[in-house]
This record gives sequence, C-alpha cells and structure tokens, in this order.
Amino acid sequence: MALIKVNNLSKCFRIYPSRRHKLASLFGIDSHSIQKWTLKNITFSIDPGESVAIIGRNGSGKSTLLKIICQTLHPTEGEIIVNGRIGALLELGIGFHEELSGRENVYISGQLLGMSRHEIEIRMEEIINFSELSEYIDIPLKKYSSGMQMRLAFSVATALRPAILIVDEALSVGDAYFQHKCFDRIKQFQKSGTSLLFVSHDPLAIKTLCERAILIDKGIMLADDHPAAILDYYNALIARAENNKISIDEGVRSGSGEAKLTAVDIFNENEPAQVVLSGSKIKLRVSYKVIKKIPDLTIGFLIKDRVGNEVFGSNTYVLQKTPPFVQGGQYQVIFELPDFRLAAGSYNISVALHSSYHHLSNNYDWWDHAATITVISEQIFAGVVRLDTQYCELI
Ligand SMILES: Nc1ncnc2c1ncn2[C@@H]1O[C@H](COP(=O)(O)OP(=O)(O)OP(=O)(O)O)[C@@H](O)[C@H]1O
Repeated sequence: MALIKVNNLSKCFRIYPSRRHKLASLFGIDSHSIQKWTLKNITFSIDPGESVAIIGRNGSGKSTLLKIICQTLHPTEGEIIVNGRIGALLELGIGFHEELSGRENVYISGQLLGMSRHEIEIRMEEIINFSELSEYIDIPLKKYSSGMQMRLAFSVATALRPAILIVDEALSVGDAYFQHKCFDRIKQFQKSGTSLLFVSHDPLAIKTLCERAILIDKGIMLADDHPAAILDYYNALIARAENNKISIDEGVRSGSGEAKLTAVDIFNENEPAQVVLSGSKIKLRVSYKVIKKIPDLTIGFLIKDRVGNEVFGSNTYVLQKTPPFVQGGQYQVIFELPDFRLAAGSYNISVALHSSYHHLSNNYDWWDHAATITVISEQIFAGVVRLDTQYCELI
C-alpha cells in the first residue's frame, strides 16, 4: 500500500485586490478576486521506505504541495491519501509563536505533529539535547536566530521516527555543523524504513538522500525519474529561463556600448556544462565585439553564490593580458580555471568589458548573471572553497 497517494491534485488561490475585498468575500461578496492555479493535476505516489525529492524553480508550487500533504492546506481539486504519521519541517516559523519560549513552542508544535503532551514530556530532554539549545530553551523565540529556530523545529519534527519525514528548504538555514547532524538523523530514519519527501536546491543532498525526484514547474509536474536525470532537466530549465531573462531584461546589462558581450559559455573538460564537479577544470568562454574605437580593453568576471556573496573574480588587467580590441572585430577569449574547488551549490557569473583595472572606469558592457553554474562535490568541507589541507603530527 502506498504511503502517500496524490491523485489529480490541483490548488487554486484567490487573489484579492485589497484586504477590504478579501473581508467582503467572507460575507459572500466577491466580484474582484482572480483565480491563481498554483498546482495543476499532480499525480504520484510514494511507497514505504522511498525517498523522493521535489525540485522546481522558486514559485513553482513545491511548498504548496508539501503543505497539502501535511494537511495544513486543502486542495481545490483531487485527492490525497496519507497512510502513516508525518514528521514535517516546513518553512521556518510555521506553527511557532514568537512570544512563547522555546520549551512552550516544543509543546505546541509537537502537538501539531500529532504527539500527545505526555509523549512530548517524555522526549523533552532529548529534543533539547539534540537542538543544543538548553541555555535558551526558556527564553522567547523572538530572541532566537533563524538557525536556532531551525534547530528546534527539526528536533521536534524528528523526536519520534515518523513514517514520512517531510523536509522543506528550512534545513539550509542551519549552519553546516547542524545540517550534518540533521542529515545523519535523516539517514538513520531512512535505514529504519522512514520515507523522505525532500525539497531542496542542493544537488548533492538530493543525490545523496533520494532515489527518485519529481520536477514541478509552474504548478505542473514535468517529470518523475532518477535524481540525476531530473537535475539535468532542471538545469536545462534554469539555463533557458536565464537566457530568456537576459534577452528580455535590459536591466541586467549596463554600459556605454563601445564594446558588447555577445555570449558567455561555460565548459567543463571541453564540454558545454551547467553542472560541474568541484575540483574539475572549468573554462569560461567570453564572446564579444568591439563596436567603436576604444583606448584599451579589460575583460573581467565575478562569481557570486546564490545569495550574492562574491566568491572569486579576476580580469585580464590583473592577469597582465591584453585581449584584442580592434574596432569592428569579433572575438572570443577563454578564462581557464583548472581547479574549480568551490563548494556544492549554485553560482552565477557576471562578466564585464571595461578599461584598466576596474569597471568603474569606462564600463563598456556589464552583464550581470551572464551564466549560472551548479557545483556538485564528492568531498565534505565547510565554507565556499576547498583549500588544500595537509595533516602532520609533531612528536
Ligand atoms: N496563500 C497564498 N495565496 C496566494 N498565492 C499563494 C499563496 N501561497 C502560495 N501562493 C503562490 O503560489 C505559488 C507557488 O508558491 P510556493 O511557495 O508553493 O512555491 P515554491 O515552489 O515552494 O517556491 P520557493 O522555492 O520560492 O519556496 C507562488 O506564486 C506563490 O506566490
């Protein structure tokens, strides 16, 4: 018997132009709302012990689907059958009360997860120990950082081994140490037969924890396959969206236009790539044309992580190279990064044509988010870059 069965499920939200209109709808007066279908005809089932990732771009409907499975939202159409106790770690903040202490929140969210007060009391010490928040457990939650809230939420959600563990992206809020602790517990549960339903943008975590993945885009289920196949599909989807965005949205380009970037492509071991293994050889190919006479040319790139932190940048000026810049010429240059040791995650690359060291002097063309790259890693390390580490013992 399937643990979760989702049959032709659709969800429609009503959007009101104002609070007043929303309030009026409660009294049966609704002339202004519009319908927004967030999920359309989703059908799949999950067997006991199966671990499945839900993958999709922002706003594609993943959280809505999980909330329906957890029964905190009702579907508009279709049915959902759940045969087993759910342990859920949804978006941070759900079921938590800022004014109450950590301990009081454990009682409330534990009960929301179907535990009795007695069951929570028995497990309270273990919940607090796992979260490592004993010093803070009796102060109001509003004093907690988001990482601390995540610790508490995960500890409660996993206090009893559930038949199905549902983890939304909340885990990514925690620090690397606690994330590992969570992953260890998830793996232990999986070994004991718990099914996992996991929403993440982290390809490595998906491949490590799940044997199946479902891709949702704009509320429609596009595919249900092995994680590797789905991640390829997903990356193609992102790349297409990025390209579209760039061609239609001039806001991501700036510059005086004397020289123009025409394409930015990433190659991994000579093959075009969107997903690369940490430590492999990356080539960044920059195509450009020189439209007007310019005094000199510097080509630079800047790699940022998905929250916008600058990870690494360089340019032809600091590399002491002079790229060709004859008026009317069309050129391609390659930046080779032979040991691309970034941590697993998604990065975007901005590229610029300017003069001298910095793009603030004569910015010809600045292309923000010109390319995106997803790094997967077989090695575990903290931070954004894997540095060579030697260990020796002094006797
Ligand atoms: N209560 C609501 N009322 C109206 N629209 C909503 C509501 N909840 C979600 N939506 C809309 O439904 C769409 C899907 O949202 P959802 O949070 O499920 O996407 P998601 O795939 O989880 O996105 P993300 O990766 O950004 O968390 C979004 O356009 C969102 O604005």
